[in-house]
Amino acid sequence: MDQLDYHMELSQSLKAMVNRGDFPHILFYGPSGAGKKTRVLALLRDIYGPAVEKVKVEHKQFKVGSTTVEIPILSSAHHLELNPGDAGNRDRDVVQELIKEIAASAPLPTSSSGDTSDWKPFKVVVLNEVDNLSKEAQHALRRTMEKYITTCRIMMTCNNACRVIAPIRSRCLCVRVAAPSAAQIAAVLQATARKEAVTLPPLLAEKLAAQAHGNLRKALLTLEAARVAQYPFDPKGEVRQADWEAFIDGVAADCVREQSPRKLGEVRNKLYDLLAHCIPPDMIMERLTRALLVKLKHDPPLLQMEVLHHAALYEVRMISGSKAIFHLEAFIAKFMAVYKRHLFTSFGG
Ligand SMILES: Nc1ncnc2c1ncn2[C@@H]1O[C@H](COP(=O)(O)OP(=O)(O)OP(=O)(O)O)[C@@H](O)[C@H]1O
Repeated sequence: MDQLDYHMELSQSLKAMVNRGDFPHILFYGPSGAGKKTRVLALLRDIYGPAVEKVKVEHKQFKVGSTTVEIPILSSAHHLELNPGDAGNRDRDVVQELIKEIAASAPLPTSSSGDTSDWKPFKVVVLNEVDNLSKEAQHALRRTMEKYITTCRIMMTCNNACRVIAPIRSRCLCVRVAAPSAAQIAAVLQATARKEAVTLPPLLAEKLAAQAHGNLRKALLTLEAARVAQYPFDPKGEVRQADWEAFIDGVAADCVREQSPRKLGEVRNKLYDLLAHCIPPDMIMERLTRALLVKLKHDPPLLQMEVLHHAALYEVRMISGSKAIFHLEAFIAKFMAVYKRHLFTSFGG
């Protein structure tokens, strides 16, 4: 925990808590790439020592009724990490079975010599992206959490705490990991570059940090890609956009250029393309909205507000629905209708 570069106060409070010997279930929430999982791992290292780093990945099978669900699990002698959302609509059964299983087996002494002075009477289950769990799975998790509190602690991570049911939130210590500021990201980039013996011009570090919008992972990956594309870096170097971002900007340009059923069909194929390349729908929606607003920057603010309103509406529907493509396409259709109406009223038929 001491080596984490930012949010030092948060690190110190978490460290003080685990040093007292026991801690409650914890829910880490905050935007993508803010450092939630890194904090969970650092915390585990502080609790159990280096043994938590000896991990193995296994594909565990769960028998649910007549079907078998298989999900990847990362485990050490003291903890277990998984993304229960991987189980799809069987997430409820997987959550219950798994925690029951881990709670039933006795925790190991933390030192390899068998010394039990720092022995912890519980194991830790790390559940990632709990906000993607169905409501039934979340209720099952809540019941299981209460039942096995003596033998297991649960650390959860999620992007959006509002999508986690209140009974879970009230049974956990909720820890907000805020997105690092641009200056903090630039400092981490410089520290990483030093460790990799790469000279990073300060201006480029600032540009990468500003473009990452608080996502440290994005900033680190863009730096890595820039290092491969061109090194030594140009001190005033432009930061190359990721391909998927440039692609979405193209989609936004299409929507502003022509509003017709034919264009909508073309855009739909492009959206399918993005989803097929594993770009998460919420990232598509966010980038698309940003790109559309850039295109509308010289248009009346009321039009921009209307577009933003519809983006928020279709995003909520996308989160609560199951087929993202329907809602992305509906947003595009709505945008085309709103923009076409604006063109008619401004310039006539
Ligand atoms: N304090 C830190 N100092 C340096 N690098 C860090 C720090 N915290 C996180 N990172 C790096 O930032 C990246 C993102 O961190 P992490 O995976 O923990 O984010 P996250 O919030 O769990 O993201 P997501 O919600 O998308 O899974 C990782 O590459 C990690 O190594």
